[in-house]
Amino acid sequence: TFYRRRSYAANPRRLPLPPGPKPELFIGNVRQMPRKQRWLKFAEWKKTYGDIVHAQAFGQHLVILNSYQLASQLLGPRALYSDRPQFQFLGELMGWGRMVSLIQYGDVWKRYRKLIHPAMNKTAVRQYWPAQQKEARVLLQTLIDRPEDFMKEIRSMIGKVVMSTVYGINVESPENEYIVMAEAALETVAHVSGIGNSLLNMFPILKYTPTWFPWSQFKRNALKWRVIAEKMVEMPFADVKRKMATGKALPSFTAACLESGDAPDEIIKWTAGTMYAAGSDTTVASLTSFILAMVLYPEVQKRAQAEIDRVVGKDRLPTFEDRAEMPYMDCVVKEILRWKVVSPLAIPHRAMEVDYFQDYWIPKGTSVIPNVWAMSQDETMYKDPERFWPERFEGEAGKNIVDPHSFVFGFGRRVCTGSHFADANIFIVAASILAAFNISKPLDENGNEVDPVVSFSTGMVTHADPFKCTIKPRSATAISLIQAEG
Ligand code: HEM
Repeated sequence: TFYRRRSYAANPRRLPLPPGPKPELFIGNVRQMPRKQRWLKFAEWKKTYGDIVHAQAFGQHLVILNSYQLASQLLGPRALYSDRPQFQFLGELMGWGRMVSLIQYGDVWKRYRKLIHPAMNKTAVRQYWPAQQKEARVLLQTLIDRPEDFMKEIRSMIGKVVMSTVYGINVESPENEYIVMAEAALETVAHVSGIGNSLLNMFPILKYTPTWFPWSQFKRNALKWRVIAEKMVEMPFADVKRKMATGKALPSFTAACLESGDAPDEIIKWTAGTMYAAGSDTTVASLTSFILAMVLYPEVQKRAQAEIDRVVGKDRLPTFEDRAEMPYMDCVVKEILRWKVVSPLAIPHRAMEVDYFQDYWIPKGTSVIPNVWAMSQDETMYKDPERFWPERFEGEAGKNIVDPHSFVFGFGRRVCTGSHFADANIFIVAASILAAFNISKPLDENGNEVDPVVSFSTGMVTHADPFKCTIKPRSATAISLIQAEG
């Protein structure tokens, strides 16, 4: 009777769970979920079980949403799915649970979002345009000198943009201590294993394993990495405070929050810290995919350059004001976001209460995972989805095609707060590079073009693995324009 009552309380309407692969005792479906590029397996399950799939990992219910329509219906406007699952390893032990993106739904999260909204909404992000444009042009100079380092230079440029807008810190070199610390912190996240996290979620008591215990390497690592995360958040914040005290602080998100006095330091510090963590790697990944797309699809590159030449001419570089006249570049930006989504499984949401959806039971506490990758490759939405083809968004017909902005940045109340900032960065960098350079396949030792190797990393954010290409100034005029900027 006890169990029947308990299960009745958990599932009063007695409806079934969504369909899914058969779980094994204790571990659930863990062995069926590959460690790498799990989104591919989830998309495969779509073929067998449909758009909504149930799985389990160590007793934790997972619901995978493989279609855009379902994800926007379920995770859309209601607050019910605005929580995050607990990340015992990354969140609790490594301390990342204080980030905006991972913190549980509640008052602290609301205060974070309240700080971010006025600074990052569609109109507010225009204040960052000058910084974004400036750094895009500095990038062009480095591409003249070191085209083969394009990946490193793009990373360094995004680091500078985020540091200057969030903290008012002018970064002179990639060896800058704040950048080094932030990159080191991001690197630690790549070591976090999803399975280890699920195991710790099932046995949170393991968190209290003493560090001298033979099998406690995981805890020693977590605590070491926690120090790096705290430094990433603390150091630039302390820099702003120091400069404000002497009247030397440059305008920035952090300085504005501190001046307004609307929130305690701890809230401001973690909000600002999240911006680097959430905003740099993602934008870098998008821009690297853009370069790859230009190598593989020269016809797109030519059309985009023709549009830029028509609107901008040859005696200046593109600006944000030109964007309204560049419908094709707008389609290119959409296709960059869709073609190789950088956050293929977004960040899971958590059901705060029991729910019923399409006559399926979604137990309280379920982790709901939007398979953004499957949405981006959905043939019912995008014909020939593997092809980089901005034309799909063009003209009247293009208006009926789902704009990738509506899913690559996630859903509902937890939707990405940096989408307008990211979109602006992608536009200005892509347009500036295309205005000044031709991008093509790399050459072998005999001077023949070869196909670049195309493969992508795994993880919360996925990147193109290092590849080679040729990046050459389009003309002597382009070179002088870039140098004149310097
Ligand atoms: C191409 C670039 C980017 C992509 C694809 C991206 C994608 C995402 C996704 C999928 C989520 C999870 C949404 C959900 O839970 O439904 C997210 C959350 C978030 N993003 Fe982004 N993002 C990008 C750039 C940025 C930038 C530039 C910033 C800030 C400067 C930023 C700040 C955040 C924050 C703070 C969250 C957490 C929101 C919350 O949990 O309440 N992101 N992003």
